[in-house]
Amino acid sequence: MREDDSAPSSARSSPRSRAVTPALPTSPHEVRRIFDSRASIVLVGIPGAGKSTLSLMAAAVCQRRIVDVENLFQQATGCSMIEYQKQFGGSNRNLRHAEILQNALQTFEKGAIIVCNSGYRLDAKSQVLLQEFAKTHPVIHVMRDSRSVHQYLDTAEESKLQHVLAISTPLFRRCSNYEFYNLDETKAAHHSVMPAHQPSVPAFLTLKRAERTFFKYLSLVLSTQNTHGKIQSAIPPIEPGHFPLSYLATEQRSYTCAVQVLLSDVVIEEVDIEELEFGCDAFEMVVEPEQLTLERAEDITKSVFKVRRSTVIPIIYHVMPCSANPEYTRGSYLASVRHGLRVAPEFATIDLTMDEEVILAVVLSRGSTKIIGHLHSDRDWYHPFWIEKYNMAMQLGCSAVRFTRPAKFMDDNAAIQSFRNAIYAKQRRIPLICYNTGRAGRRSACFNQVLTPVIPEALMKDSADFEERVRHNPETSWLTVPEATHILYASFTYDPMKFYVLGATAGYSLSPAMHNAAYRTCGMPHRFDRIQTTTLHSSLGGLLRKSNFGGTAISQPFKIQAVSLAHSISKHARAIGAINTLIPVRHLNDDGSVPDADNVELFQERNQAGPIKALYGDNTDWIGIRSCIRRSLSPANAVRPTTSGLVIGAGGMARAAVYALLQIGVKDIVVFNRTRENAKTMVEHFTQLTSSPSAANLFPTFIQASRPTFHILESRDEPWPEHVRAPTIIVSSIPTHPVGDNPSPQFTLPQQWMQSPTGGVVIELTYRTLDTPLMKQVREEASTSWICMDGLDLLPEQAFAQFELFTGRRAPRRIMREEVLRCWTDEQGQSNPDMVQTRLEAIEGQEP
Ligand SMILES: O=C1C[C@@](O)(C(=O)O)C[C@@H](O)[C@@H]1O
Repeated sequence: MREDDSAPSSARSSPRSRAVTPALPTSPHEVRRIFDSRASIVLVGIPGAGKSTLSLMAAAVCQRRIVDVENLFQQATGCSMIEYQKQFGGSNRNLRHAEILQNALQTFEKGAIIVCNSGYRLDAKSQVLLQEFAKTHPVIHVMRDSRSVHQYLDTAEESKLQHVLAISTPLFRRCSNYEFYNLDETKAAHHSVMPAHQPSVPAFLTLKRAERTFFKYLSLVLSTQNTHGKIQSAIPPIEPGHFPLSYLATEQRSYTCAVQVLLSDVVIEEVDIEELEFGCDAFEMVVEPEQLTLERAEDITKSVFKVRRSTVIPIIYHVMPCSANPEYTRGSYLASVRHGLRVAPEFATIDLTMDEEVILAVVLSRGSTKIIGHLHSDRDWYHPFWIEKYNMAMQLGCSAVRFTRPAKFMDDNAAIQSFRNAIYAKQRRIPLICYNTGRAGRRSACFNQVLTPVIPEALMKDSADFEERVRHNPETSWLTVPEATHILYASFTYDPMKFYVLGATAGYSLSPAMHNAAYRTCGMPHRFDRIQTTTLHSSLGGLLRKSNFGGTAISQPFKIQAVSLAHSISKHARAIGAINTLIPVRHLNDDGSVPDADNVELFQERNQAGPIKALYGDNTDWIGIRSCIRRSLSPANAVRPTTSGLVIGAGGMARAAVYALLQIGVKDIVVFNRTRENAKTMVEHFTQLTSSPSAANLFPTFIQASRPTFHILESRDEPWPEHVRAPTIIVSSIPTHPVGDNPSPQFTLPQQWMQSPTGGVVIELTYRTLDTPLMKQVREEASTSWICMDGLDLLPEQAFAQFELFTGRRAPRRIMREEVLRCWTDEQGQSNPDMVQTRLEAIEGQEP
C-alpha cells in the first residue's frame, strides 16, 4: 500500500500553506482514545488561543480543578517564564519548564484541567512528556484564527504571527490527541444576544455558544469504557441532555436523513449552517482527500466546529474514498481520516477497500466516534461480495455500514431490497445504510431507512453547479429533505397527522403557528390546531377517536390533571407531577406495557395513523425553562452550592420551574404564592421527591450529596429568609392577564428580595402580555446585571422537545423561534415591529 502524499497540493500562497511539515499526526499516542473516568485534561496551544477561559468554563461541569502550569512556574521560580528566560537563557527556561510540567502531570494525573501555557514553542522534553501523557489522557490542542489571536494579544504583526503559527501548530499537534477550534464570537456580539428586548446586553452572553460548543466537545472527548466494554462519556451529557431523541442512538431510528455538505461549502465565511440542516438528523461533512497541509487541516478543524456551534445534530465526518478520483492517494485519504478523529465527530467513515489492519487501527483509535464502514462499488447486489464486506466491517468493530452502488436503471432498485432483506434476517447485525446512487437511484435512497443522504435545497436550484458536484463525487445525493420526506407520505409509509394545543386560553396560543411552520420546513403534511375548552376529559376523548391523532400540547389549567389521564409518563413528568405533552401509543410492548421515551419503539411509530391503545405523557416545560436560565446566567452567577432561586406561583408551570432549578443544581428554593396551601402541597411534593431513592436517577450527583431546602413566602412584605442568599434566578409563573373573574395580579418584586449584587435572571413565563409590571420593573429599576426573559423566549425552547415527541425528528429550531416572534401580537392584536426585529436579529447569535 502506498503511504505517500503525492497528490497535488491545493496550497494557496499564504505563509502557512508553504510550510511543508506534514500535519498528519502519526505518533503512537493516537492509538487509543479511551481514558479513566477521572483522567485529567491538558489544554495546549499558543498564547491567546483561549485556553484559560475554556478551562474556567469547563472546570465546574467536568468537576475538575484548574492547574495552570504558568502559575506553577511562577510559584516555583518566583518569576514569569519570560523573566526567567531573560535572566537565565532559553535552554534553562526550557529545562525548568519541562521539570515543572512533569511534576504537574504526575501530581495531577486525575481530576484536573491542566492549562499548559508555554508560549509559542514547546521545548523537546515537554513535547515528549505530553506525547506520553496523551497515551492515557486527552491532550487538547486549542486553536484560534490568527486574526483573533492578533487582536487579543495586541502585539506582533499579523504576518509574523502567521509565521510563528506555521512553526508551532505542527508541534502542538504532534503532542496532542485532540483539537478544538475556538471560534470568534464577535459577530454574535455585534448582533447581541438580546432576550426579552433589553436595551443593552452584557458581553458574557456572547460567550454562551462557545461554552456550549466546548462542553459538548468535552463530553465526546472524555470517553471511557464501562465494565461491559461499552464506550461512554465520563461526564453527564451536557447538551442536549434530556431531549427525548438524545436518549436514542441516531443510527437506531427509522427514516432519518443526513445532509451532505462539502467542506468547501462550510469553509465560506457567510455559510448558514442551520439553514443547511433544517429537518435533518445528522450533518455529513464531505472532505476531499487532498494533501493535508497545515492550511487544509485548519480548514477541516474550523469547519467541524462551525457546524458543532450551530447545530445539535450529530456530525458525520466523511472523507471521499480515493477510488473517487485517481489523483487522491491512500496516504492523504488516511491522513484526512485520522485528522477527523481529532475533532471528535459523532461518526466517521472508513473506506472498506482499505486493508483490514488499517481499518482496525482506525476503529481502535476512534474514542467515542462511531465508525461507519463505507463502500461504493458497482458489483451486483446479489453478489456475495456485499455480505462478506458487511461481515468484515462488523467483525472489525464498525458501528454501521454504508453501501452504495451506481444505478443505471430504475430496475436496479428491486435488487437492493433483496440484499437488505438478507441483512435484516441476520441474528447479529449493525445498522445498514444502503442505496443506489445517481438519478436512477433516487427511489432506493428514499426507502433506505437509516441516515439517507440529502443535499440542501439551495444546491439543487443551481443545476450547473449540481452537475459539477456529481461529476466530482458520483456518490452525491440526488434528494432534498422535502423530497425524501414527501415520498414517505406519498407511499403511505407515513400518514398526515393532526396535532393540537388544548387549554382554557388556547385560542391565544402561538403553538399552532410555530409547529405548522416547522412541518412546512421539514416537508411534513401535518396540521396543528387549537382547542379552547374548559373540560379536559371530554375534549381529549374526542381526539382519541381520531385515527390520525398525533399528539397534543396541554396548556393551563390542565397540566396537573392530565397526569391521571396518561397510561404511562416519563420519569421527569412523574417527578414534576405535571404534563404538557401527550402522545398516542398504538403498539404496546410484548408484556402489555406502554413503551417510554428510552425505547426506540415509541419513536418508530410516530407519523402513523391507526387505533390508539394508550397515552404517553411528558413534560417539556422544564427543558425550556432550563434552557432560558442557562442562556442568561452570567459566569458571576454560575450555579454554586449557595445559589438560590425564587419561584412565583404553585401550578403546573411552577412545578416545572422548581424541577429545572433542581436539575441545574440549585439547592435553596424559595416559593412565593398567595395561597399558602398550594405552595405547601408543591413543596411537600418536592421534599418527598428529593429525599426518595428515585432521586438518584433524576438529579446530578451534587444534589444528592446535600438535600435541597425549600422555603415558602406568602406575602410581599415578608423579609427574604435568613441564611438564604439573595436569589439570582427568579421564575414567575402566575397569570399576567385576568383569568375568568380574577383580575391579573400585577405582580412586582419587593426590593428586599432583589438584593443580589451580581443581578441574575428574571423569567416571566407567559407571552400573552409582554410588558408586565414585573418585566417593566426589572428593565427600569434594576441594574443592567439583571437579564429578562419572557414567554416568547420560552415557548420555542419547550416546543423543540415536544416536536421530537410528536414527530420523532429533530426540530428546525430557528424556524420555530422566528415564527413565534413574527406571529406575536398583544391583546389588542397589535404587533411590535421594533421589538420583533431586534429579537429576530438576536436569534443568529443564539445557541442552537
Ligand atoms: O405552557 C405552554 C404554552 C402552550 O400552552 C402554548 O401554546 O401557549 C404550549 C404548551 O406546550 C406549553 O407547555
